[in-house]
Amino acid sequence: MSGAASAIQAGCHQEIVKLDGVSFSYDSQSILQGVSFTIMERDFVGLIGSNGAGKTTLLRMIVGLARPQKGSVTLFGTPAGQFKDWNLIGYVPQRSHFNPLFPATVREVVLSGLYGRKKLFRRLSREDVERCEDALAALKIEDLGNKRIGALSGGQQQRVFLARALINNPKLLILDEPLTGIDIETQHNFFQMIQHMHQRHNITFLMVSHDMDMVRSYLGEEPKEKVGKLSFYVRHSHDLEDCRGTDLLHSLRKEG
Ligand SMILES: Nc1ncnc2c1ncn2[C@@H]1O[C@H](COP(=O)(O)OP(=O)(O)OP(=O)(O)O)[C@@H](O)[C@H]1O
Repeated sequence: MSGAASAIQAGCHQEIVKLDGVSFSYDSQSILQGVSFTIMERDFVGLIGSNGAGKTTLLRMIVGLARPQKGSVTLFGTPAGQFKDWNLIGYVPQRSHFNPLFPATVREVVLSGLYGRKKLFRRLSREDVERCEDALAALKIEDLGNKRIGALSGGQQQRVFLARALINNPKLLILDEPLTGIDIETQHNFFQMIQHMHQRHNITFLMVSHDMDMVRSYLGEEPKEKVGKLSFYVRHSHDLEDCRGTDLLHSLRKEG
């Protein structure tokens, strides 16, 4: 392998998330015990486990909404407690946690993803508005921008939440049961779209799903690791030519 190629390859295989001996309890109820797992750049990780196994809790620890009582979480090489580049991580929580009466338009929901927690109440720049329009176009929902989010179908809402998660051009996308409650055809299209992002746009994925057929069809029959009640299925995208940095929204839009 040439020096340049090996340098690119090394750059493609950074540790994105490292869980080391992570334990978590709610009051006296122990949810996770000693979970260790590493997500490498360009992995697609499917996280499977029965109801109540602690999948959402694990995701919440990775996005900084909960802290482990034991063990450590490292994000892009930085301990989670000191991590500040939250725009590198896009998170789509379970749709069942969304209040359908939430009084916001699609455009407002997508814009609320900008730079996460820091700049929520600042004035929007022209670039912010362009990024929002790019995100809407990439997810093919530009005609829904002024609609109220609660008035959309489940599949359309899921696209809105994905657009919100993509607006900062993240390197890691975390999806909590994105396929639940939407019809089979829309599920299939949504899964195709995220596979495309994984293979063509170098995005690293962590996705919780109960749909074993879809998980196995893309990630293989056997989990790479089992930790307690959690199973981690993994597929890595290898193509070297995919390693160049891309602005996901622009390239998705260009491809149509
Ligand atoms: N805020 C909370 N306070 C107390 N217990 C909680 C809280 N959130 C979750 N739990 C409990 O923690 C356990 C793990 O919940 P979690 O949502 O992480 O599981 P899960 O694997 O994502 O489940 P599901 O597949 O049903 O979404 C469950 O028993 C749940 O009742």
